[in-house]
Amino acid sequence: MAEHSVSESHTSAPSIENVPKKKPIAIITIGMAGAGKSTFVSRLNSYLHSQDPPTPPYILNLDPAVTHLPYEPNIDIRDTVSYKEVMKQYNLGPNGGILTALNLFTTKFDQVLDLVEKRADTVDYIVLDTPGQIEIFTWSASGSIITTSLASSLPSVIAYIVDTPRTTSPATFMSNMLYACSILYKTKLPFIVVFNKTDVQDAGFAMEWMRDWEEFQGALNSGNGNGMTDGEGEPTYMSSLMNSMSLVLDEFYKNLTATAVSSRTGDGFSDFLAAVEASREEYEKDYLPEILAAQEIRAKTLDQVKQDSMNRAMEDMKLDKEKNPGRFGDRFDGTEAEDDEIEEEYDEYDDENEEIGLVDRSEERGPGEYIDLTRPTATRTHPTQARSQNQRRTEAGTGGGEGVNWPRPG
Ligand SMILES: Nc1nc2c(ncn2[C@@H]2O[C@H](COP(=O)(O)OP(=O)(O)OP(=O)(O)O)[C@@H](O)[C@H]2O)c(=O)[nH]1
Repeated sequence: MAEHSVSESHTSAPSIENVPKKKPIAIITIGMAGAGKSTFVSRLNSYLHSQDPPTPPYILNLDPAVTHLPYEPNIDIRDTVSYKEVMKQYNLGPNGGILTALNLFTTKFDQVLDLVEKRADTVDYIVLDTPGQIEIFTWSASGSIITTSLASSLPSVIAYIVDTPRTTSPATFMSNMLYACSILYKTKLPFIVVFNKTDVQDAGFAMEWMRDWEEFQGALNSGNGNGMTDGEGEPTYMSSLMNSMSLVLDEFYKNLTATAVSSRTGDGFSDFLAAVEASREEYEKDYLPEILAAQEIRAKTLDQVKQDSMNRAMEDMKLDKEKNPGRFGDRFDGTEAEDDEIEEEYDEYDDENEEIGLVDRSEERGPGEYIDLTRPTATRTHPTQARSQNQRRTEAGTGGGEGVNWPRPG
């Protein structure tokens, strides 16, 4: 199932059991609303299951507002945060609700990582589906917390999903690429642009525009780039701006890989996985050292902040005792032992408030299932799946009850 790293020793060939397994790679799918992220994740899931031997991924759904998922996630943000409740409580609209729900979830992302790390020995791919609110990854704190914490513990790559049929105009193409560019510079992770929906529109034009700056300029200045010339045939302000920006983007294209897929037919997924594998090397060589250095600096700052707040909390408790001695009885007397006791109490409080009831659905449901969108009418085959999460959702009318036929990662 998993690929194994090659031993450097020439004297004693290690047995297969002793060869350490490669860490799984985290694939973070990001893209505009409707680009096809969930369908892509679903197809990737089917594709990996259909490999010989199968390599079922571990899937996280981070979209709190999705009503129907064409796959069964192992961890689902909707089990933990209700974005509608968040909207009510914080008096927000749908976008603010989604963003805040994700922010709340992110505060406990270390627990999510613990669950993910538990599976690190049995899976090769961790796949994240994210909301279409792309600004989460360009300016919101939760986006960078998610990407940074994942990338600190696992090789990680961004799969930026593009709706190819909607990107044939040079202006739309460029706006999509500018988003991609800002995500790349914000996350600083290996980046794969995935031109999706190639069953509807071939991605050759986009690949060409990325490869050849003059081709793109040509398209911009032709009829394709509407509004590029004024009534007298002179280039407009828009035209000059886009020309300059396309030069900037030309630099950006050098830092990324592009692949073309159809999440509907499954075309191009082997190329996509080859690009993911190449990103693993890129991550280890270029990204990991930077992440570790940044992590060290952050850890020092964090320790300082923790120590400060601990000192403040201990001071407060002491002050409380002075003001209100009856509350603590004779327990605290200003000694070092007392400080330890207060610290322990503080930790206990912290632990109690850490619990958020995260569910690993694959544990809850034993050998679970996923939905293969290629066979929407297929029937459930696992004999123990009498009343799975998926089935309950179907009964509740919330979707997710289509053809189910693959085991989840054990
Ligand atoms: N023809 C075709 N349609 C696709 C493909 N991938 C996705 N779609 C369709 O595009 C629409 C949006 O797909 P989703 O997977 O829901 O897109 P998303 O990016 O997750 O959307 P949000 O959750 O709103 O961000 C659906 O109608 C899909 O069936 C594809 O490769 N080919």
